[in-house]
Amino acid sequence: MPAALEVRDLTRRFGEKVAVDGVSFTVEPGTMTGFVGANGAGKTSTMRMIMGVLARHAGEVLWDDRPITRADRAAFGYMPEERGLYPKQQILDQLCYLGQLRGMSRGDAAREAQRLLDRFELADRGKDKLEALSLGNQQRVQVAAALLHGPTALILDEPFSGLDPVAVDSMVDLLTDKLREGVPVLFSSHQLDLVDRLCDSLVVLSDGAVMASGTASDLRNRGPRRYRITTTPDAGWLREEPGLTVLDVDGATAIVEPRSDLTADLVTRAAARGLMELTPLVPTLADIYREVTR
Ligand SMILES: Nc1ncnc2c1ncn2[C@@H]1O[C@H](COP(=O)(O)OP(=O)(O)OP(=O)(O)O)[C@@H](O)[C@H]1O
Repeated sequence: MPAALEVRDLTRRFGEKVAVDGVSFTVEPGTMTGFVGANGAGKTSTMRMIMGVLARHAGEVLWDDRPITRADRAAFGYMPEERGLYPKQQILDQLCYLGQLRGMSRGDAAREAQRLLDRFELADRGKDKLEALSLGNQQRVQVAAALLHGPTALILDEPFSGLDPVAVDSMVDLLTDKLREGVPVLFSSHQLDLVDRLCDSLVVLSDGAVMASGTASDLRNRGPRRYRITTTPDAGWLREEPGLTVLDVDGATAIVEPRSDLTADLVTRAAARGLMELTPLVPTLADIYREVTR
């Protein structure tokens, strides 16, 4: 049965520095949750605590509504920041070994490893040493290692960094299969455009604390309400209007953010000035990220 992964009040200090400061969020079954934040925000430390490779100083990790166990974690797929595979060993050998470590028979591990290599268009590279591959292809093999044993949850630390767009798409296809099975996926990334395209949910971390979290649609609804207004010949008059902030004017078109709702008065005045367009702008997750970490 699909389960949710939850962290509650997770806290970790390094000396005086509170790297993770009471972090709480849930990764629901079958959802792709993006984990974003500036360098040093605490993403890797949080993921390490989820996986039990870094001790926590407070808080808890729950799987399926109960404290997570070693066996639960062993069934997860984890792609650590430092990556797990050996550069000087053959790819298929390593994948088979890892599969067996996680309880697969050698035959099953070999078959699944080959299937994953096929899907990443690395079918004939299994006998190569990992280091013989380009960095992007090494990354694909690292992801294959996390997927091999049919994981119950995926914790992926920057899985898309360094990948070309085709590699991103093939990885997304594989992850989508897992999502359909109900597997919760948490991945960190600095690529906000990708996060925007892929995520059902988002957790924004800044200085160890959660600044915003929720489903992509909730966050978009909570984001600033902005409109694009076009009035000919010039939209500059909007700068004099009370109750709104003009974010940008480019000739006839302005982007505005009303302090509360857009008033009927304003629309009437715009109509009198040759209103051509009035479009609500849906914030991207990247806009929301910038807003909450400002
Ligand atoms: N082993 C450690 N010893 C001391 N400080 C650490 C250690 N690991 C992390 N930190 C500190 O904890 C903070 C959070 O680091 P972390 O790697 O979790 O952030 P991050 O969000 O993953 O960053 P990045 O995007 O750069 O990978 C940083 O200030 C970092 O320097």
